[in-house]
Amino acid sequence: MTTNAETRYAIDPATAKGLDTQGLRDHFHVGGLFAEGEIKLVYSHYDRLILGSAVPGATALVLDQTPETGTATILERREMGILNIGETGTVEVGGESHTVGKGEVLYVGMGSGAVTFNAPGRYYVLSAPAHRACPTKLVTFEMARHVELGAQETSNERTIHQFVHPEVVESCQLVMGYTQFKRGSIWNTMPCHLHDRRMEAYLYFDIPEGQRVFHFMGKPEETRHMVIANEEAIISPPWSIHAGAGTSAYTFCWAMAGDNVDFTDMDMVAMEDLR
Ligand SMILES: O=C[C@H](O)[C@@H](O)CC(=O)C(=O)O
Ligand SMILES: [Zn+2]
Repeated sequence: MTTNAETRYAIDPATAKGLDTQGLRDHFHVGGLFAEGEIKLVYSHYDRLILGSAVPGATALVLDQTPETGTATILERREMGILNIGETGTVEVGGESHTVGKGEVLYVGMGSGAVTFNAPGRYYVLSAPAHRACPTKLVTFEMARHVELGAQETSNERTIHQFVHPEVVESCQLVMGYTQFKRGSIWNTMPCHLHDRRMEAYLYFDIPEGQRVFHFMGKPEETRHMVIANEEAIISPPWSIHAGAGTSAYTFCWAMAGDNVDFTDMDMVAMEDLR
């Protein structure tokens, strides 16, 4: 079975700063994911991260070959992280069936073969190039690392749940998890940071009906924003800040790929340097 991905090329900050709203969205915003009965993939040239969704309906969905990777199977030289944002479902890979509950992550190692997604899960799929096979492992909420950050006074009180992280599960370059907010807090990743050696992708979900998240990107001295609806994603270039403020609380899945797997390797941006 073959699944085509939409390709997004990597562009530099000098080009990006000249883009209008639609131009920014064409490069960095990903809409139309989570279509029932379909696998939807976007192949980004930033660190060659693939992001997408699989929402099986009456029949299971199989992710096997993607022409964009030029390999016999998508995982031949790649690893994968799968976050279920829907009801508990099973994912079959490498001859084993894994029950993945809402908010749980299945890490799938390089060379695992085809991945079969079963209803009623609603799966967010991430894949990065890998250089060795790490064991496939289900990461439950309890197994993840939970980091408390922010404060009520700055409207950024939140918990960072780290699922694919060196202290939780071994991976080659994928690091991923999601962030949840305390009541009344709406700001993620502010104060903001850069990590030019790693790109990042965000999926915003659990945004209540009629609410939106304003996602901020760009070089610190040249910021832009995009308005994000529920279950839409953002490709964050390595040179860009990545932060957001919601008109309500929300959850977002962050994922990184690049030169290291050190979550804390960030260059903080001083508030007075933002423009
Ligand atoms: O490099 C790390 C990523 O930007 C996110 O993990 C940040 C985040 O989830 C947050 O501050 O809320
Ligand atoms: Zn970051």
